[in-house]
Parts: sequence; structure tokens; C-alpha cells
Amino acid sequence: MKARLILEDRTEFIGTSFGAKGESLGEVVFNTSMTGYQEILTDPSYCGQIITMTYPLIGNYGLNRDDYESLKSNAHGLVVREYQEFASNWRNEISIGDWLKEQGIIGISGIDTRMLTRKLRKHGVMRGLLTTSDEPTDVLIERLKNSPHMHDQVARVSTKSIHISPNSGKRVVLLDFGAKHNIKRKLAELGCEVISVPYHTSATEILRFRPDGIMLSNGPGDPKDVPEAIETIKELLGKVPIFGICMGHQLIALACGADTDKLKFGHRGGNHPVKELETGRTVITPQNHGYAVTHESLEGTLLEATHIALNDGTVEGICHKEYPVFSVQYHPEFAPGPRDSEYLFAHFINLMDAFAKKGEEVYA
Ligand SMILES: NC(=O)CC[C@H](N)C(=O)O
Repeated sequence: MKARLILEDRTEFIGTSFGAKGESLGEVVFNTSMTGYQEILTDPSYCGQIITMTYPLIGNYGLNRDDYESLKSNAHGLVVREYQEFASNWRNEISIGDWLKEQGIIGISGIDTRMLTRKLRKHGVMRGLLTTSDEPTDVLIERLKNSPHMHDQVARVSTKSIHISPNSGKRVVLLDFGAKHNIKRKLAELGCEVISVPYHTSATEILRFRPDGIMLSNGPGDPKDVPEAIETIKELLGKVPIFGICMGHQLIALACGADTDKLKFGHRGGNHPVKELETGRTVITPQNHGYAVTHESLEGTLLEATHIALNDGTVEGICHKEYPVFSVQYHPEFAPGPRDSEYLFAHFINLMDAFAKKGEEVYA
């Protein structure tokens, strides 16, 4: 069955459908990871986006029961060069095509993903429409242009209720903007009890749990779309150690008076080199972000840059000069991608230990 991808600039790609039928609209982005499509498709930070995989062969190991990063996909489509329906892996349980059909997500194959990626790199990310219908292109472009931009992605993917994963170690409240499972898995491995709370939970409600630390998760969309979380973080600063990942990192910056901006085409892939400024060491990081903290906005705040992207010099990590607060723009929880930065979870535990020892009046 035929499928089409139409971009805002009127480019039309014709390919073959391998997922659900219908129509879907989203921001078209590209990810350069060679593997890890299951984790990428289920990363809630892709809510509202049409994901293009630049690696030319996708699907050959299927999907398995262990590698989901959330219960469902919130992506608005998958674009690949060559789709392989026959999955050769002992863990395989379902092909991407069958799974996308279950999830109601359109997949399109046979696309010149190199041409598409070059276009996005040149012009910046664009919105696109995926369809399996035969409607005239002009009608589809009109619909695409007139459709409103999404601003409620976090509300869509954040937990609706409070969950506790009991454990006997440190108690961490996870402010959930669309958290990937591996953040919880990594905290659990270190003995943490994790209490996941909706993104709009107030500082008072969070502190009532008497947490040892707060984890601000990854999440989709523009951090400025969740002003309530920025206010909450302002109130939490200094009261308890905070670790922010990706969206969480951007929200810490905004809460401390710095600014964020949209990148031309974002960073999405499994091998982004990042320099740790304190040691001069380079770590290879998995990334998925379209916004970034602007370097000049750190001036005059109590934040300092700790990590810089080696590809384009953007800010990849910050810490607070007075409080135990730090964050990174990339993904220390990996999944998919290299594990160079996993140590940051242990660093968070150390911060919580040190803070507890200081015997501060934590709970106002
Ligand atoms: N993975 C994330 O948390 C992404 C953060 C934010 N939605 C961005 O695109 O920059």
C-alpha cells in the first residue's frame, strides 16, 4: 500500500506503508542511531514528532519485551529507507509493522532518507504530514499549514497519578514530564525508592514525601510550555538535591533565570561527543532534543556550564554554584546508546548523601 510524506515546503515523498493506515501530522526530525529503534519509538520525548531513521535498514531485529522505554509510542510516524519485516533475533516478539498497526502509527518505507535529512539540516526541522490516502497534495498541504502547533505534549505523556516503586535506599521524587523507563531502572539499581508524580505537582506536595532528592525527567516539546513546573522548581531550589535530564535540564535553567531556544534541527542520535569542562574528558552521549539552554543566558545567573557539545558548541550540562543542583541535556540513562555517562546517577546518590550529612533544615 502506498503512503506519502509531505513537508511544509511542498516536498512530497512517495513510499510504501508498513504501519497503520490514516493520516498523521508532526514535526519531522531525524535520528542517526544505527540501532535502538524500539527505545526511540517508545521514548515519550518524541510525542508529536515524525521520526526519520537515517540508518538505512530498520526492523531486522523486531521488538522485544524488555526494551520499551514507555508503555506505548507517542511518535506521530516512522520514516525509513528500507523496512525489514522478517525479524532475526532470539528476543523478537513482534515486527515493527505489526506493532505500529497496534499503536495506530503510520510507517513509511522506501524514502530517500538521506535527501530528507539533508533538507532538514539545511532548512531546519519542518512539519510534515504522513498519509495513506489518495487526497490531492494541495489539499494536504493546506491542511498541514492550517493545523495548530502542539503545546500540550507534556500533559499527554506525564503520569496521571502518583506511583511508588518501593525500595530501601534513597527516596527520589521523579517529576514526570514523560520519563523514560531507564531513568527509573537506573535509580532502582542504586537502591532508590522512586515516587513518580505528575508534571504539575506543587513543591509543597513534593516536599511532603520528604524526598532525599528530586529527579526532573526528560519530556517532549518546548520547556516554556510547562511554566507551572518552572515555578515548582524555583521553590525546590536549595531545599533538596536536584538532578535534571534533558527537559529537566532545560527547566532548571529557566527556573534559575537562564533561557532556552530552539535548535535548527536538534540533536538526535547515539554518538554525540560532549566535553566535560572540569576534566577536559570527552564522553559519547545519546541525545534527543530540539531545544537547548543558550550559553549567553547563563551570564548573571547562579548557574555555570559544565558540559559543551563538541559538534556545535551548545550547552550540554549545567550546575548550580550554591545548591546541589545539576543537569545534563543528553541521556545518562542511555537506552538506546552508549553508557559513558551512567556515572551521573552515582553522582546524584553522592550529592544526596552529602546533603543529608550536612544536616540542613531540608523540610521547611
Ligand atoms: N528528551 C527530552 O527531554 C527533550 C527535551 C525537549 N523536549 C527538547 O526537545 O529539547
